[in-house]
Amino acid sequence: MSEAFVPLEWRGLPVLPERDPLAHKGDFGHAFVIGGGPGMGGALALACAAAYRVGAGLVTAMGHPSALPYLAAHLPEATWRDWPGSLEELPAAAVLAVGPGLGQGLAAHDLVREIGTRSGPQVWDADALNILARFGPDLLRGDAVRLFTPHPGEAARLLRTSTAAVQSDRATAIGRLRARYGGHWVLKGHHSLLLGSGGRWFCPQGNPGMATGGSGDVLTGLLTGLLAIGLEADAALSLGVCLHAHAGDLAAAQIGEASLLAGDILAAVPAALQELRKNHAGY
Ligand SMILES: NC(=O)C1=CN([C@@H]2O[C@H](COP(=O)(O)OP(=O)(O)OC[C@H]3O[C@@H](n4cnc5c(N)ncnc54)[C@H](OP(=O)(O)O)[C@@H]3O)[C@@H](O)[C@H]2O)[C@@H](O)CC1
Ligand SMILES: Nc1ncnc2c1ncn2[C@@H]1O[C@H](COP(=O)(O)OP(=O)(O)O)[C@@H](O)[C@H]1O
Repeated sequence: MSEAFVPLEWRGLPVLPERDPLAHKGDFGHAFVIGGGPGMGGALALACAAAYRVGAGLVTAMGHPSALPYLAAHLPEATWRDWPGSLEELPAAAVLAVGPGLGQGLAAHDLVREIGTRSGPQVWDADALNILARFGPDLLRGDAVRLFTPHPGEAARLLRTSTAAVQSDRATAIGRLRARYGGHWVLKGHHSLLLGSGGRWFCPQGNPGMATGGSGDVLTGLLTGLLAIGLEADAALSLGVCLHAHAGDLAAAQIGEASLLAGDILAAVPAALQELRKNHAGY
């Protein structure tokens, strides 16, 4: 790609909108996170909690029944729906995330195909990307805002190439992903690359301690929550990726990279948000 990717300035990012004193939870959106197949309820719980942590008014987890204990134990604030089931009852404009721990069974395929026809904002991650890779861009039918969050292995599947080829020229890979599937992209990893409708950026923050199970599920939830509170796609993408990386840096500074868990990144999100707000206020 000829055009350069520019560093995202943490201190220049938008802050979350101020809350009106008369606000109620309906003012902050309703996010639906679809995932949590057998053995992977934790991914769903992490993503739902992250959506709440950036201010979504209500978060509903939709997962395999075996995921329910994870939600009950870790996030009683989330409402719950079992899958399989149709998404027809959801409002057309509902903000959806699909993929964290979804698995790739038949029920997952049906859900992903249905989401491909919907028009509300969507975040695509993990197994939803693997299923998309299998079916190709024809699966994406509805005219929706879509944020895609592949790691290099998922990007390779989407492009039908190898992880090494993606990593050898990440800028070209993310350009090819958008050319093939449309939408807004983050190619995760060291210095994640972002390709939005209004720019090309890389995130200079983050650390290898974040290479730990569930870390990407936290990112998916942050992006979903930011869409739910009404941020437009580029703002949600840039703020979400930098917030995640900065929270990872705060957590690593406290407990070290080797010990870092995805839940530590999640726990550091409020401090990262407070820091961002103080920077804007000029403290
Ligand atoms: N607690 C839970 O419930 C959790 C549930 N989870 C759920 O598990 C499901 C499977 O997801 P997954 O990402 O673990 O498997 P998968 O897509 O095969 O990718 C692995 C391969 O991709 C590559 N690769 C990845 N990153 C790379 C990088 N930075 N840089 C370079 N390469 C990289 C690498 O390929 P290789 O280098 O070996 O060719 C690697 O072997 C999914 O639904 C997810 O949500 C997890 O979120 C964990 C917590
Ligand atoms: N070496 C690294 N430096 C900075 N960030 C990293 C590094 N490795 C992983 N990350 C970040 O951690 C997250 C890992 O996501 P992912 O691979 O999807 O994990 P999981 O599937 O376990 O949730 C991504 O946001 C990625 O950018």
